[in-house]
Amino acid sequence: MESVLFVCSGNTCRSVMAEALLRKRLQEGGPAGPAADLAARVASAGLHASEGAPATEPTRQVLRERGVELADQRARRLRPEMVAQADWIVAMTADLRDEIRRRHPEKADRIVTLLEVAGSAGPGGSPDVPDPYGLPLEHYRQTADLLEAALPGLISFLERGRKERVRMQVAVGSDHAGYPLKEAVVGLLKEMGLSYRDFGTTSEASVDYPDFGRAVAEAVARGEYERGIVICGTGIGMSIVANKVPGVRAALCHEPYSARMSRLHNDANVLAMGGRIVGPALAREVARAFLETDFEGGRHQRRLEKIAALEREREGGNRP
Ligand SMILES: O=P(O)(O)OC[C@H]1O[C@@H](O)[C@H](O)[C@@H]1O
Repeated sequence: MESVLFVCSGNTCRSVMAEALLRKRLQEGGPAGPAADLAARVASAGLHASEGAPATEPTRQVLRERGVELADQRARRLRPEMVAQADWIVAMTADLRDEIRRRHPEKADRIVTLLEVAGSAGPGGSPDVPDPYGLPLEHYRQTADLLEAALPGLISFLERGRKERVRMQVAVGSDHAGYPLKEAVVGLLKEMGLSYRDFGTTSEASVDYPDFGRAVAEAVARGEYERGIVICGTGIGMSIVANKVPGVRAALCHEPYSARMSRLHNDANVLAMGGRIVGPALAREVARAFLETDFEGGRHQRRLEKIAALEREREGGNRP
């Protein structure tokens, strides 16, 4: 069962309430079954938390009113290993979600807001759970009400299962040399019933592959698409471009075994192919292997973390 990490700003109000209320609800669901399993996998943190700060008194009081006595709850600042370990990072606001995605582009598709996955909305239709910090107790109660109302939607989102829930969104792009093969790949996506966006090009008139490879890679890195497929003459130029974008792990593959391994071991999120290397039948096999294989995790996760750390160091301007 998938784990969830609630994130707010200080980890003294909203995410603490969300964690406690979700645990309570799951425990009430009974000791056996998936709900009980999930109860052990609910945590919280704050993007700007002051490490070790206790939950605010109104938070404790509002939880007490709902039958939850907080033990020695202490704020934790969101750390990369927490993000790596959680299946879902559930932010309280869209701004928080976007900032966490910016810091962890490798996990962008797993960073969401509570209200978007729960299918509910805040006051006035807002996508955010408002911050009650420093406000009268009544605001804390309203926040807790909003959280409690959103929890059933979150639980069913978590229980629905990844394959069922996500109709994979695929971004595709090519230059002129990859255009005919892109058309074959788009045909496969349609057959597979996957939603996609074609970033172009739209003909065999000569264009520059970096323009199209970059557009696809950046869209994947922003989390707008779960996977990307980029095609030029050899696939080499496209793979070079895509791998320049932090958060993208592009794999140049011309047979299904590599495509499968790129998912199992490398969690590749972009596939590059050469339209002058492979024909449509083989390209479809390669693309299918890439799209149908899940990341294995385990020891490979540790290696991806090292790649992400390298990207962060370079973003910070450090040179070897
Ligand atoms: O069609 P021309 O411009 O000759 O060659 C472009 C291709 O050559 C390589 O750089 C890329 O693979 C690109 O698709």
